[in-house]
Amino acid sequence: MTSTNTPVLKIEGLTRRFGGLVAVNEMGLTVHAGEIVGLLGPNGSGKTTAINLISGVLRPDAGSVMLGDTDIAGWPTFKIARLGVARTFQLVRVLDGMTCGDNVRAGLSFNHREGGGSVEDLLARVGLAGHSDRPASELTYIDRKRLELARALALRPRVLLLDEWLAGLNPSELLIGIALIRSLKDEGLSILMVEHVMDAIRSLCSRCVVMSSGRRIADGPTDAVLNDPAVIEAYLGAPQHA
Ligand SMILES: Nc1ncnc2c1ncn2[C@@H]1O[C@H](COP(=O)(O)OP(=O)(O)OP(=O)(O)O)[C@@H](O)[C@H]1O
Repeated sequence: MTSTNTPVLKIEGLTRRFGGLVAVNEMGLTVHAGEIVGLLGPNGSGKTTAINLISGVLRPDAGSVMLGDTDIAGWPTFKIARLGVARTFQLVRVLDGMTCGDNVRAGLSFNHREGGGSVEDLLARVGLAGHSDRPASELTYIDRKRLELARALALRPRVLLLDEWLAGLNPSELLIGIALIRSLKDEGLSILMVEHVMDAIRSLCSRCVVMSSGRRIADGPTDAVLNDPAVIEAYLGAPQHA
């Protein structure tokens, strides 16, 4: 499916301070229906804080977060999830004491929208078909990531927020992970992904937004953004992930 010009998510003037530090500073970005937007920037530039503000984990000090026609800025997490904003976490979060199926059921319990799909369908969609009764604690790292993704998909998201979902995967797993994310886009999902893996960004993201010190310093087609001197300088001037 191709992207349209309909904004699914539109952020304007988003600001969050921690004491004297402005972690997110009048940030703006738009995700259109059916596109993958990359949210890039050096370590500490405010990407995860931005995701936390969109998903309700943190309350903004200022700004709007429009999901369709609704400003969800400052809403509690569960309400935002019910409206169809799903996310994964930088440090993968699954419920280890439960089976894979129950992890997905936990996601489905938040789905107040029509047609989230069955537990088996959701597990199959991420490559975990037949694992419903398996304890989550037995899963490998990539399978834990898949399970977290299945739980997010159970919300039948209008927008999916991925916070470094590909981090920590080995080269062959990375190819699988990229193909999985591409399959979600092909289903028409709208995705905002924080990512440092450049191959993934190049192959998945039609557009990228770059943050530096809380501010947006670039926003445009991926190739143009990655060749922008201000972006190159922001990356070279700061320590990077391995
Ligand atoms: N709860 C908090 N309290 C105080 N400062 C915070 C808090 N969360 C984030 N920060 C600070 O806000 C800034 C932005 O952090 P954030 O985690 O959003 O960056 P990031 O771009 O996601 O970095 P990384 O790529 O390393 O994950 C950093 O200086 C960080 O130390």
